Amino acid sequence: MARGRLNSGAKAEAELPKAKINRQSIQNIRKLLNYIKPYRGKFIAGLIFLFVSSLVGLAFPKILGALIDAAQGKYPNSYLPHSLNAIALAGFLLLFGQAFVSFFRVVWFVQVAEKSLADIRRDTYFKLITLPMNFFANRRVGELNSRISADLSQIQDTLTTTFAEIIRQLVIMVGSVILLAVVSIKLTLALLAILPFLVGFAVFFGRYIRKLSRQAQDRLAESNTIVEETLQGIANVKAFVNEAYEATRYDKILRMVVNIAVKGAKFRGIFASFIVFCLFGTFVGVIWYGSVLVSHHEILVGDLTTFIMYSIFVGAAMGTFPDLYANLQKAVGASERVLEILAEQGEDIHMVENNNQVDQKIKGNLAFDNVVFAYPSRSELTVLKGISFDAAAGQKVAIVGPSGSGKSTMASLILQFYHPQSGAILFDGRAASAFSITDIRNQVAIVPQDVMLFGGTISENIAYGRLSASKEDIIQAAKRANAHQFITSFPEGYETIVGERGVKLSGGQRQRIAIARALLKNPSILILDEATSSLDSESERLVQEALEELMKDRTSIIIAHRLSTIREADKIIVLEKGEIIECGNHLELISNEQGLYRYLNQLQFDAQNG
Ligand SMILES: Nc1ncnc2c1ncn2[C@@H]1O[C@H](COP(=O)(O)OP(=O)(O)OP(=O)(O)O)[C@@H](O)[C@H]1O
Repeated sequence: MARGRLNSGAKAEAELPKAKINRQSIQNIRKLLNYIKPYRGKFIAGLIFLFVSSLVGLAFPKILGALIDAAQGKYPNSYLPHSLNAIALAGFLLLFGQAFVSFFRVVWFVQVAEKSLADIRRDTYFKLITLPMNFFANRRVGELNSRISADLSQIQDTLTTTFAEIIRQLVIMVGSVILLAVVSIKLTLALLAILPFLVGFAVFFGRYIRKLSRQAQDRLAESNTIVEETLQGIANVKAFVNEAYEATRYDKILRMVVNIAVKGAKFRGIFASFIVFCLFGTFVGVIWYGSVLVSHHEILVGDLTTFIMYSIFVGAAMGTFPDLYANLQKAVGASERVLEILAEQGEDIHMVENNNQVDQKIKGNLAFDNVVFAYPSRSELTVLKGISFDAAAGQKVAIVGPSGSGKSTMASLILQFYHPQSGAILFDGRAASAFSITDIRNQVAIVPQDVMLFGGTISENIAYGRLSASKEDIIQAAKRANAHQFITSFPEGYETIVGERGVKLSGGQRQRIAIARALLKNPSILILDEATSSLDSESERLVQEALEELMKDRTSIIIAHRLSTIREADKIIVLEKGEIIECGNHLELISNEQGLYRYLNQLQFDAQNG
């Protein structure tokens, strides 16, 4: 178990919250334990070996005691051989046995835990990525990430270490107390009267110190956030000449870290003194009392040695229980959070890799029929207030409107990320609910504003549109998307790594990759979320050309920011505050002198012409 260190400088590990252990939580744990079922043979064998190795461990103090007695020519134990060397040999044999058993128990436990944890991780991840968008709206990526990493690691830790340790310490403690009593009832009672108090106090004190150390770590993590933020936004820091401000902010938090760490150090000092004096003092007392008994010939020296060792075992076992229990509580909390995800209702998605087969074909007719929608996370704000329009197969329909009017929301609804509270979205005249989500998404493609590329090659990124695409298909799509030329200008061509750790592509290049991706997908309905940031005119031309190619022969819904690009659209929908306030083609709309479209057009025209 890694103990938190004060001001360690290491990345602060978030302390997982503990949960109460009650009937409900035990049931929860049992649900997770189902994941062990496939490996139960090894698990049970591991448990038996663990039990055996703990029991064997209990024999050593006895053997040591017997050795010391044998050195003085005394053989009080009839079950042990009456020769010093033979006793030593028995000790070695036991050791060998224990080493053998320990090896298998460790290997088996780790195998079971790793395999079942991988199963849980896999299921949790599958579940996560099939959950509806709304689930993600309410949670931060970091939090979800930590469920897969920290929470599951805690469960893993518990399965591999804590669980085994609890059993081992229990066996050792109960066994030691029994064997102590056999050696000397008096000494045992004396020990049991003092030890629990001392151990309890030490644990309580230890916890307080750990709380301080956690505070220090939290502050340290905060200070790291400052470093991270400022380095990421270094251009902003410099542009606003805020170096001094940031330095002061960092310094302030560092001082706090030091203060807490220093306070913690004092308590650590007291703790160390306490351990030295009281806990070790108890053992000195026990040895003293034991020696008195030896001098009165009440017990043998070997018995005293055995006794001392067992008392150390008992003390150590007592000391580990609170930690083990806390770990168990954390694991319970972690399993609750993981089970929460596993219990969520996922979208009905066909999870078949490489299979984008469409059962129900959509020709491309799209209609919104009086669609009313509010995001579930903000139900008081109606974002779309009765939207109705239709787009015939092959038409270009543009949606324009001020920021926040609901354009992207309409795109999300077409993709079935969310569902309207009332009204319906129709594909080829049939309600979206008549189609499977997979069928709809397989036939709708989106070229988003900000194209996200995955870490991998350009080729793989294009193939994301259709995983089964051949090399030729990919190149063909890239050519049609005006991307082939820039791709082949890289030394590694289509095998160039992009994404976070790869080559950085320009905005226009990324868009053309996204267009190639969409071309490969060959959807009936295309959603274009036009980038707000403008490209330079050459790049703009290449992207525009590629888009024209992409829009050919399919229904296109264009969320337009630059009105110049949608003059040719069959229909332009002007959205304001979630309502359609104008609808028509460019000429019709521009002729409405009081209209928002004409006004927005004028604004952009003025902006362009300075
Ligand atoms: N996931 C979400 N959860 C809650 N509210 C949201 C969510 N996404 C958008 N909204 C809200 O819905 C309204 C419409 O947003 P939407 O993104 O559709 O507007 P937009 O017209 O696309 O704007 P822009 O042109 O700036 O992209 C806004 O008030 C926004 O705050």
